[in-house]
Amino acid sequence: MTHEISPLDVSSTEVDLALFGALGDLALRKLYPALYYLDREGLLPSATRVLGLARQEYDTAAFQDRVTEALKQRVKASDLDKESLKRFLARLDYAKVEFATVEGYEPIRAWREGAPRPMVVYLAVPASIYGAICRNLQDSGSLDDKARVVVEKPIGYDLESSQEINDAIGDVFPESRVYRIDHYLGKETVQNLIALRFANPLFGTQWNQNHISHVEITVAEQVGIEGRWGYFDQAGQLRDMVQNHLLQLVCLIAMDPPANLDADAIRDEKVKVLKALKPFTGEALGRDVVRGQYTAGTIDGQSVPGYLEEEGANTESHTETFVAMKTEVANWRWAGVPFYLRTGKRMPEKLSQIVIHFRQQPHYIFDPDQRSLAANKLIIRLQPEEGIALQVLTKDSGLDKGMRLRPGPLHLDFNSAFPKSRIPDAYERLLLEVMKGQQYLFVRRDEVEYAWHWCDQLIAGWEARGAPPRRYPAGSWGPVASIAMITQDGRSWYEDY
Ligand SMILES: NC(=O)C1=CN([C@@H]2O[C@H](COP(=O)(O)OP(=O)(O)OC[C@H]3O[C@@H](n4cnc5c(N)ncnc54)[C@H](OP(=O)(O)O)[C@@H]3O)[C@@H](O)[C@H]2O)C=CC1
Ligand SMILES: O=C1O[C@H](COP(=O)(O)O)[C@@H](O)[C@H](O)[C@H]1O
Repeated sequence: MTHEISPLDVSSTEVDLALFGALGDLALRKLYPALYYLDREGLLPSATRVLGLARQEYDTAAFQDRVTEALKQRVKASDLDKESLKRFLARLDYAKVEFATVEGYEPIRAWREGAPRPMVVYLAVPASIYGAICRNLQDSGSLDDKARVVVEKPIGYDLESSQEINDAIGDVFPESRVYRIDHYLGKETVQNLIALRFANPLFGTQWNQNHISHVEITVAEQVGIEGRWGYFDQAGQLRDMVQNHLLQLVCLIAMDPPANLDADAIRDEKVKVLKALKPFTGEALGRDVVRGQYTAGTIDGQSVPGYLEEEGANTESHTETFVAMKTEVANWRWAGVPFYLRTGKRMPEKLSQIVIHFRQQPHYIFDPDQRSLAANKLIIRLQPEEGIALQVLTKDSGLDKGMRLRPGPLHLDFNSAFPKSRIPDAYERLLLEVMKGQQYLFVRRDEVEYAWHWCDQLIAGWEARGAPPRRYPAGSWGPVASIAMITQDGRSWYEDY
């Protein structure tokens, strides 16, 4: 069956959304603002309702006040108009639910009684309770055979725990109704990567080891762990960011063209990439992977504490807040092309970008001093300003310049190229796709498991070596060793745009 990615088929988005973890960080920071914008832009049919579910004693009015407060912090004041807010709040109900007992689910069953719309169950709670909630939803008679479930990352802590969680979800929901979120897949530029690669013959023909020398992916965050010590210290940056977001980016860059835009056609190709990722063995582990942990430092002129001084911290922790690595997709398209990945918390700026470095011309005829300039780069900026730039070489202008080369960008800045369109947050797009019942932006079970399989061998190697993470001051680009890792190949991390 061919999957059509229709632009905006609003009539098909009518659902009842049951939101577990309705007072949690994710719901307040991301989900209500996203739902509000969808509503404001006319993308929520009038019948769509939202039921917030959490353990705290709230009534609907108090819940609506809490959501309003969250919206005020996250939505631009000029976008938060009275009429849109009123319409949005009217969709919201709240029920206190004891998640662990079947009887606790009666409010959901009652809310759904006779409703013709499909139900979307969003689990904004720890993954350890996904299974219990799914089972209790089923046992309480709250589900029908159209209900969909949305689950957040990370699913589990390793391959084994993720299999247990996926089994428990799969006992209740078939894969075709499971939506595993990786919010990076909802980012505008990430989707543009699919368009760029597969709609432009210019890139399609060059996208392989004959023409590309190496690929860099940087996902740098300015924030620290944001009060999430309990979660983060168990996870670390590899599980929190690499296992999901960075590997999904690797997949989208490295995958072969899918036969069509069908969800499974795309996901089949992504899985092949995950299976082809080279494991780190022997000395490669010490040479090609760098773990770091931030110490106190300064960001934007403000002093910030080190990881071990964060609220709730354990002074012995060896959890990494930074990881850089050189890896390879070992297949015909990519053999011998290093993929340099790095991600860390408390970096000098928030910067997520992919840089594709093309090979130099086979024969060089310009000034030998300028030889290092002589390669094109494609820079795909995910955030903060979404855009794509192609670094090309032209002749420097002026009578005195001879044939001096000048590198310059052919630049597509989405905000100025498409000034009328607001760039939606990733969660807006993802929620809309769930409501439409389209899965192409969600992660299939085997993708999660192959990603864990690859991360598990890396973590096992780290544990066997027992080396603590290298320290780096907050506000720096990570341990010096991560710079040495790439310079030893005669390259450097690209930080311009
Ligand atoms: N926050 C973020 O930016 C991101 C979060 N995620 C994922 O989203 C999910 C939610 O995260 P987040 O909102 O940050 O977490 P929070 O801890 O802020 O909120 C979690 C919610 O789950 C409830 N909860 C926690 N433990 C239990 C339990 N044993 N039984 C019933 N309810 C429970 C909490 O209820 P109560 O208020 O009563 O304690 C709260 O409503 C997690 O899976 C996380 O990994 C993924 C990406 C980013
Ligand atoms: O999933 C997560 O992502 C955020 C970073 O997301 P971004 O959209 O701001 O780049 C990260 O801070 C968090 O630790 C992680 O769980």
